[in-house]
Amino acid sequence: MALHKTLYIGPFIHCKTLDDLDICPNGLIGVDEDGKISHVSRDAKEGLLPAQGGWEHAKIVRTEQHGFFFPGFIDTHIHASQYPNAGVFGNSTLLDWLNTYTFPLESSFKDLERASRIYNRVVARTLSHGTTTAAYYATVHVPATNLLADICQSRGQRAFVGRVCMDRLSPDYYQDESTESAVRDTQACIDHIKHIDPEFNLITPIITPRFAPSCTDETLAALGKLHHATGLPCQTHISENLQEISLVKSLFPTSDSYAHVYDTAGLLTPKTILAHAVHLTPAERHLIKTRDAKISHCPASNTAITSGRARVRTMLDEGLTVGLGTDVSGGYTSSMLTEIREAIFVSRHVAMHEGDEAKLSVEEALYLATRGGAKVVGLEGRIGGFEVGMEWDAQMVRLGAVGGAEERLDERAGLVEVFGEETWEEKVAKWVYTGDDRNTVAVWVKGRLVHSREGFKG
Ligand SMILES: Nc1nc2[nH]cnc2c(=O)[nH]1
Ligand SMILES: [Zn+2]
Repeated sequence: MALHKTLYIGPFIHCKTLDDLDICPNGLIGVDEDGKISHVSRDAKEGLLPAQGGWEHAKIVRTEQHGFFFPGFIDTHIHASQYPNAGVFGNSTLLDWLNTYTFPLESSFKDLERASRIYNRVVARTLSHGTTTAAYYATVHVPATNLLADICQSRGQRAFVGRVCMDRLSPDYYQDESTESAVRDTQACIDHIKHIDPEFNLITPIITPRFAPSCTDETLAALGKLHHATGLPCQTHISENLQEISLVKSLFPTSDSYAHVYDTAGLLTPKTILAHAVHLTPAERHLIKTRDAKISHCPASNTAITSGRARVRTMLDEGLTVGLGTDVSGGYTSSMLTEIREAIFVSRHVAMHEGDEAKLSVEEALYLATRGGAKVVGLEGRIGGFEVGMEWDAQMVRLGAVGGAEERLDERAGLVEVFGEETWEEKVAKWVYTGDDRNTVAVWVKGRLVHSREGFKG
């Protein structure tokens, strides 16, 4: 797609490190036709680009009052196929939730027309929340999984798309027939993505054993082999729920631990994304660190289906790489902004048991949703921040006009109340705690506008 050179003028904010939120109130970012950042200035006037090299014709996009540019969110764990069940989980816990709510829904994706409606909706919705990259689980169905890849590509969302493998302890109506068929069908999805995006510029296949209980030893080993042979990333679940962990112990009696099951299969590598990690032992954390596998923290899900409180501070202190995942529909929300809030609140519950140092700050949670997520999906250096050479995966946030109680509510700006006396740090905190998709005015992936709200002047 032909893009313009574009100058994004206005405040920009991004995370430099876990606790260093860089706020530039008067910024200018130049983005080339290929969607890459070619210029970053901290003073819009002085930094104006020379009127040559094509920049004299550059398109200009300005933030609105109390607005700012922020990196797009990276959802490191989301089940696209479970989107119709977001908010529907009753009082279930993981294993009964899978049987009651999840497997019946996922099995319906043999109907491609239904898959198309749902996948189009979830990609449009996550883009509207500022999610520029998502690591998706689809279902076992090859045509529907390939369709999800097509939809991400045509709507412009950066995505990892995984066909789910599961060949035991699943309902007869919804499982792989054999190890061979699981590998063959996974390969078919890899081939499809190679066909539509040969260099995986936007869409990357991801090898997806559902979790240890639903895969035989043979299937785990075969997928481990495929992971090594192709160099493609892989994703799965780990230590989410205590009953699940007991089940893994009984199914893999010779393994030292849940993490060890994946390690034995060759599935614990720097390109592995492990979702949940709520109940890991110190020895498992050490093994995961040694292998440099990555963690997707899913706090909304862990609360909703009462799995537990993940010790994020401990994992960070021990040097594990952590990002955030909505885990729709164990998680009720497809909004990463809501997930950030949930991460902060779950950390406060951990703190009530283990001490104040467990608390995550606003800055830290934003880091996990951007830079942290980029590391989890192996795209650090390309996305998650605003530096020359990185790709313009970004959102434009608008917090609304200054207004007191006597003035009319600014409905377009949602719930964030700005009175004009706030520091930038306070405005960011207000966005995190009271904002929603109404504040996400426009979203770009690789420089392409992939979502905008009414009133956006771009
Ligand atoms: N949260 C969650 N955990 C799982 N473990 C195995 N499958 C799933 C799933 O679909 N969601
Ligand atoms: Zn999940």
